[in-house]
Amino acid sequence: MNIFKWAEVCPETKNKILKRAEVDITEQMEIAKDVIAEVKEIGDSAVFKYTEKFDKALLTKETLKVTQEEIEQGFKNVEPEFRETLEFAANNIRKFHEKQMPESLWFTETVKGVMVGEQTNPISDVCIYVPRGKGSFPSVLLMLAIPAIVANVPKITVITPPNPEGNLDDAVLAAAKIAGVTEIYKVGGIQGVAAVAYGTETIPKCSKIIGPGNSFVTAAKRLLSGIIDIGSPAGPSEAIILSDGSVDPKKVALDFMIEAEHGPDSASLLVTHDEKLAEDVTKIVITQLEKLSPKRREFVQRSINNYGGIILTNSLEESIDFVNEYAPEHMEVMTKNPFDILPQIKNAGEILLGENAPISLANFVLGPNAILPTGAKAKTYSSVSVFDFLKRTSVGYVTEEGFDTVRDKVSIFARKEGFETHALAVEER
Ligand SMILES: NC(=O)c1ccc[n+]([C@@H]2O[C@H](COP(=O)([O-])OP(=O)(O)OC[C@H]3O[C@@H](n4cnc5c(N)ncnc54)[C@H](O)[C@@H]3O)[C@@H](O)[C@H]2O)c1
Ligand SMILES: N[C@H](CO)Cc1c[nH]c[nH+]1
Ligand SMILES: [Zn+2]
Repeated sequence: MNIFKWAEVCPETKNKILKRAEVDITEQMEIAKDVIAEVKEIGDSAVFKYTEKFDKALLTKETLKVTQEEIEQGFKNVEPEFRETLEFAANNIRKFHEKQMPESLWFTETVKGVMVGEQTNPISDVCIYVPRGKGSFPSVLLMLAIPAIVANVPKITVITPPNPEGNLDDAVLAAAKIAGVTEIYKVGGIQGVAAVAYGTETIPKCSKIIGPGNSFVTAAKRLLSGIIDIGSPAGPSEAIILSDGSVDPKKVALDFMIEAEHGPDSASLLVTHDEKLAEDVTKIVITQLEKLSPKRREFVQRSINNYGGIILTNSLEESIDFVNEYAPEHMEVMTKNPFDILPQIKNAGEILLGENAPISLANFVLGPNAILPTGAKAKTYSSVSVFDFLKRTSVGYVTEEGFDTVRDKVSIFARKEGFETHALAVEER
């Protein structure tokens, strides 16, 4: 276990921990450039070529789009218990996002006779990216499709990678049926992002793509950001558990390991000033690793070695400072009085309070969105929400009386800025 006494850590190590896996994707950008150029040029043929190369799946124009029968079959193939769990999660996610919806129109009177406000409309068409590879992500489909539906997006397209047999994940198809999305294409990675950015013979061009992905997906999004809105910066999952040593170390250790199992590029940190807790958690993690499959054990170990570990500070205040500097995607506050800590956390995608809210709850069923900004982007970005699927337009209405009140002010302003026709429009009216 990496244990870093934060006050004594060298600048290079500090930088590596704070930057995590998103530090350098130059290699992926190089690969992405060529794939994108080919998808732009030859459309579906390039999609098939690169899906064969990267996903080992052979697709054709007939099989690229998921049929209604495939969705129904996927739904039937999952156990009834899982269908019920999807329904349970979907209901909570829907409730949370319905509460989040703003008014479609509001007005306020700034000066007598001057009415200003905003009208909110859904984005006309959005592509949802559901990753597949290091995990199966029906939860991601729910987390993206439900707010899009609540926001009334008229056209929702889903892309997600196929397996080598050319099939989608039954669990994702079942989630699609429960969420109510039907337009799904079997493509992911760079070729998927490029396909919806430019449109191909089969795949529609979309205005926006939203959803988490690996470094290839991130590279493609960055390169295509001038062509398509690339949405929230959701990269490799990451988490901080903040503890003062007042909570059972077993619970701390269990939760510390959660997000590390996403992959070697994920980051999981325990931040504490309690040395005894650091020692206890280290021992428990070693025992817990034995319970994992070889794949997940390797991911947890590599993730902790690469970008994770325990940050040992000198005080709770210093721990909080670290959290705000790191700006984690997920975080748990496992302290004696978590509600006292809440207002002090300024930068985090999600804050879970107390010892009964492990990150897994929020990943799947709690209701808030689990697609969150990674790589310190929580300093300026928020979690995915209905606002990712909406846009606001300012509206103004002025009565004659209102116009008389503002006329001179506008004239003065326009003349000061040197805009003559702006001034004449109010002076000669
Ligand atoms: N931030 C969030 O909210 C959130 C939520 C869920 C998952 N995640 C993250 O999303 C990521 C999902 O990654 P994933 O790999 O499982 O699925 P993915 O769909 O992002 O990537 C799989 C695709 O990558 C492409 N690919 C793989 N190797 C390639 C190569 N060598 N060259 C070119 N393309 C290649 C393939 O086309 C493949 O279909 C993880 O890092 C996970 O931590 C983040
Ligand atoms: N932790 C992910 C977001 O970073 C969400 C997720 C889905 N499945 C498992 N985890
Ligand atoms: Zn997770």
